[in-house]
Amino acid sequence: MMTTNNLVIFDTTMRDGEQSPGASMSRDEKVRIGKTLERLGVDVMEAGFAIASKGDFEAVRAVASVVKESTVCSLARAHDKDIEAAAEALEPAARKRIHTFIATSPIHMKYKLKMEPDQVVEQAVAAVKKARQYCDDVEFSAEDAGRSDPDFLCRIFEAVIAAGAGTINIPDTVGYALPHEFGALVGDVMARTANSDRAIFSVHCHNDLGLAVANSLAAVQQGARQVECTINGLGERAGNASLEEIVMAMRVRKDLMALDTRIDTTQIVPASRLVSSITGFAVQPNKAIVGANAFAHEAGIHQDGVLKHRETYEIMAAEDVGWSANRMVLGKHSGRAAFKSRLEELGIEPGDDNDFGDAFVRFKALADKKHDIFDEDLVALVSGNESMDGAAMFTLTNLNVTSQLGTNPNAAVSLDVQGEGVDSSAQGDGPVDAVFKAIEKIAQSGCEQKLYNVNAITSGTESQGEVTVRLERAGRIVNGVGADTDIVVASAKAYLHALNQMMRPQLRQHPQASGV
Ligand SMILES: CC(=O)SCCNC(=O)CCNC(=O)[C@H](O)C(C)(C)COP(=O)(O)OP(=O)(O)OC[C@H]1O[C@@H](n2cnc3c(N)ncnc32)[C@H](O)[C@@H]1OP(=O)(O)O
Ligand SMILES: CC(C)C(=O)C(=O)O
Repeated sequence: MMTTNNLVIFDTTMRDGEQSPGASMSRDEKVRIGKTLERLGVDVMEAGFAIASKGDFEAVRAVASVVKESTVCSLARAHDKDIEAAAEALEPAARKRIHTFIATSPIHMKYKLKMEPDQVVEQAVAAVKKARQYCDDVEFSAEDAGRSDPDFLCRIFEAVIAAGAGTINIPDTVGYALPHEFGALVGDVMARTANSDRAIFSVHCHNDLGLAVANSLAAVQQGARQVECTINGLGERAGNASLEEIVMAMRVRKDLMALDTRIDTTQIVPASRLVSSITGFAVQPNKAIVGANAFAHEAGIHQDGVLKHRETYEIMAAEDVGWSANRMVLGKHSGRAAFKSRLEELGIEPGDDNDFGDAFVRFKALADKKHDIFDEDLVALVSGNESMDGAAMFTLTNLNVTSQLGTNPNAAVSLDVQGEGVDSSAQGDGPVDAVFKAIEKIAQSGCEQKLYNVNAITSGTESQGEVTVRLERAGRIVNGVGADTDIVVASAKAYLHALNQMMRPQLRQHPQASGV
């Protein structure tokens, strides 16, 4: 069997990732992702499925035209027309691979392909031979290998290696396998396939049971030397093995898996953000490596440990994966060590033991009432002026929006500005835009709106809508949140919430305080 000290990272964000409902990517978006993956250092990127549509054909071709360092690949069924389309789309690539596949499990062969196993072997061999006419680098995948007969896998792999496949992929297509079982399958098939040393064995695991990464690593320990994965674990159904988790597991546990990858890990977070913004799939805060909380500590005991010696609670450094720093979040679980450290960072003298102790008691009381403790809250707290917490410069007193088909909506807004009633009105491209413009006529904040997001808190047309507005001014970013059954009112509240925070005394912005 062919074993090396390198693990080939095969990214399929633009193919299997794109099969995630709602994650469709345009040609230009794929070009942006392709360039980012090249910077990240992936060995192979699967840019699409050329036969799927004219748009995907053009996307594969466009990625193949711009990416020079990584191999660009297209998927193709075991059909001549698929392979011809893949070959044509990949024609401009500096390095190219055709990836052809056919299912090998009894259930897929019988019900989906309606083919006998002998026919499947024959068609796989023909496909690999056809692909080799266009390119030297051909990968063969046995779809649903995780539920296939190992003897049949050995037979088909032997045949496609003889036909010229250089990479043999063993997918757990439906995410059914358990790690020890999948590792054993890969080890067994590699050991019993004739001429396995002429191919690199690869795995492609799905996350239906949340085991895609564990299964991939189990296979690597048994000799697999290519892992197929995606940024943020994007992919069909519950997704694929996530690239960032595979790569960082290899790095952090080098003691158990002494393999190298070409990945520049500092590019992981930028790649994650790009994929998230293009697909509109938010990264959950607790997602390993790339979630906003992956390097954040709120618990006092942890914060104390990290302040004394970072490795007490961190197995890797935030900076190594592309964050600017780890993050201490002050909240009700925080202790004196983190509280004192933040005061010192803010240049605030904590005072003698009594003053500091009193401030800490006030901090805990505030944290019980408030989710987010801002630096401004700490200043207010230490100066004894806690009223700053609730002080709002602008309060909504009335809102009237008129909207008629064919005309621009108009918003009339009344605000209480530090005790004085002020009215204004404005037209906008939509009712929310009109409201924001009317508020800005009064506030004149000079803020730039960076995000507008609406979530339904409950289901049904009468549900509460929760709006988030992110504003930026002179590099300072604040988030405002507002909820109401009327989405326009919720938007006004969110905008004013953000504005009121922006108007508070400005202090140092903590790195990544606004999350991903
Ligand atoms: C596990 C995976 O992720 S596999 C990749 C899945 N990705 C996709 O399917 C996305 C792109 N797919 C598509 O755009 C379309 O399905 C196409 C263009 C490939 C095919 O479209 P259609 O010709 O309309 O076929 P349709 O999708 O309805 O059915 C698939 C056909 O391919 C056959 N087929 C499926 N896999 C393979 C294969 N690996 N090799 C050969 N034939 C196959 C099926 O048996 C079925 O054949 P039938 O029409 O004779 O019953
Ligand atoms: C085409 C193959 C590799 C696949 O996507 C799967 O089996 O999940």
